[in-house]
Amino acid sequence: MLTSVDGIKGQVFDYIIIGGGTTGLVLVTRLSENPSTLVLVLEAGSAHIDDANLLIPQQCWLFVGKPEYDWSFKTVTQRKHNITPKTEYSLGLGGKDSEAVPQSTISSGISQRANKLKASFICLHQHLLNTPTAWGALGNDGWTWEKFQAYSKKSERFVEPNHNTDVLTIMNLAQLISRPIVTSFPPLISNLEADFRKAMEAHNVPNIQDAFSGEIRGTSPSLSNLDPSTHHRSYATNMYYQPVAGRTNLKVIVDAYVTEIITTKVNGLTTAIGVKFVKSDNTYTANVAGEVCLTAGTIMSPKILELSGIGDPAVLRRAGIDVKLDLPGVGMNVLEHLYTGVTFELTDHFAGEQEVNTFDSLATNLGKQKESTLNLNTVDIAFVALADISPELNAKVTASLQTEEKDAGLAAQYKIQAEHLREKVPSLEILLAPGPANPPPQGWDASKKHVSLCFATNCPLSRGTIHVTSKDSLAIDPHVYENRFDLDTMVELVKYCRRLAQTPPLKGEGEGRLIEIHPGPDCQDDAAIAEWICNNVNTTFHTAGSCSMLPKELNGVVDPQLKVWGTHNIRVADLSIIPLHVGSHTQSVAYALAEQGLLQFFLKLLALIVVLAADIIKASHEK
Ligand SMILES: Cc1cc2nc3c(=O)[nH]c(=O)nc-3n(C[C@H](O)[C@H](O)[C@H](O)COP(=O)(O)OP(=O)(O)OC[C@H]3O[C@@H](n4cnc5c(N)ncnc54)[C@H](O)[C@@H]3O)c2cc1C
Repeated sequence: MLTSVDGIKGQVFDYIIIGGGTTGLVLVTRLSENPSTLVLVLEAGSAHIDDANLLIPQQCWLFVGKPEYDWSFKTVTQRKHNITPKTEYSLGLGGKDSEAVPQSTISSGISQRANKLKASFICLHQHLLNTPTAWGALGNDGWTWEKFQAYSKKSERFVEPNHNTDVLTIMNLAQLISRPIVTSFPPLISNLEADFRKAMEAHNVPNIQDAFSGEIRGTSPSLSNLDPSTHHRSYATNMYYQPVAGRTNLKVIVDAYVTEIITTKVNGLTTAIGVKFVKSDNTYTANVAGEVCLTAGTIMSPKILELSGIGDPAVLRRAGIDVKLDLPGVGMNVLEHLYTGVTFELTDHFAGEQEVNTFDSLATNLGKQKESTLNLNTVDIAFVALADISPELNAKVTASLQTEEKDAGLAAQYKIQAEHLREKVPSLEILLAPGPANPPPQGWDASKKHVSLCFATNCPLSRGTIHVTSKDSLAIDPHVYENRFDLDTMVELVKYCRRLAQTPPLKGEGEGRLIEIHPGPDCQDDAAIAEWICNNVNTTFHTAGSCSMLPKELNGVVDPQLKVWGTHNIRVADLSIIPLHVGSHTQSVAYALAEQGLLQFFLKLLALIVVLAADIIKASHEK
């Protein structure tokens, strides 16, 4: 239940969860199932329960950048690696200073600042079987595809739509039953889905029969976390938290900004005894006897660890923070899916008998749309391998990954990435978006219709960093295109999408129905395409990796039980623990992750509380 600071006075919690977003709310819902377990959630944003701005997809764009919903993080200005050395460029959105909110603080939870943005993108995705298995191979015992798939089924429930069933393939979805998050297909689709699928087939990219088998190379309709009966978004707040909000052992304080985990040493291990947070300009402490778990997202979880003195000593000292635990992996290995797209004006507004639906009308009329228009969403998505779009580049990249890498952690990851490239494991994503990928260069003419072939690089070679630079400031540096092959891959994707647009039946009749407006016909050689990409690439908000689950000697932050190395009772259970990026979107990964993380809690809790309580008492007597 929502409570005030007074409501937790004198209490000592079994669990304190920092961040009530996607993973946080799953965790607390499950942890508080036992009425004798006292759980506290501290969430920086406001509650926004039943807020239509969050529930209605696309409407949320009205609230981007508003502090009550959005953290509005900025990256540091990115260097134009390997293009024009030493120049700097902005990341995305047409040349603003430093762009790209890399992410996930915009989330789901009771949370606030983040939520609404995610309300706009409601794609849930099938998972790629190689990824959890690769996490296991990096030294994380117990992480396998089979286990991960089982946990993912614990979170999602498919509701068959009563529309568009001629276009949509209802695959093996019956397996998704009676779980919290409702998944379905959006009520409004572009009606170009079948043409896109056939064009991909013409390029030897198959249609997928069962996208939930883990084999995702090919095109298939992706689910949305959308309830077809209400047209509302189905997410952690309304599907996990709200049904259990009345539990008296579950306390939630919103507008509570966590600044530090308070620790002491017990038997040489860093041990959390409380959490410091700020609410209405006052600072408070919540006490814990069991565990503190960070689910503050990929950007804020490393920040909170560093503010608590856990991280690379050099980073901490520079920021004026006392070192409590030397853990250099904190804030390293930051992974991101980057996207952009080739935008076309659609000259024929019909696909057969059906009108093509696009987002164009939303550009000038947002907020006055019918609910169905606000539910328009991309459906068909193709996941392909680099070898599918450029065998030559695939060979070059694979060879480069076999050369010696100084950093042992990265070397281990590159070894797996090279295997995936050789085995044609999908690392790229292509979709037909019913609208411009970026604002149209000549301004928006809403009487016209646009579609884009958007693409994303899902398994980047570059690695970013997120570190505090003082007690109040954070440097988010995704190191975009630091590895030149990430940019070369995007150049090949532009060329591939152009070929796709000329492929029947997507091309249309005669001269074709797709006139390229962005980057446009003048942008032809590789250097020009690369330049254009650098100015138009965007975050997908799928940032991960900043507290990677890896062995400590490989620069890891958490062990396979999600416990921070060198600590007694501090865990991280959000997307930041992903050590090698997933080939699909991240939201359903976050749900499965939280469900799986939970198992680790239950296994350890009893033993932990007993040991911890004894050790804390002992330590206090020794002082
Ligand atoms: C705009 C946008 C669109 C997206 N679209 C999609 C999509 O279509 N499909 C998809 O699969 N994924 C999508 N994602 C990604 C997906 O939402 C994230 O991967 C997922 O929510 C990550 O979950 P998390 O629990 O790690 O973090 P979050 O859900 O971000 O939760 C972190 C929570 O911690 C809180 N917090 C942070 N710092 C503090 C602090 N100091 N004190 C207290 N609380 C704190 C935040 O306010 C937030 O509520 C999108 C993300 C964004 C931002």
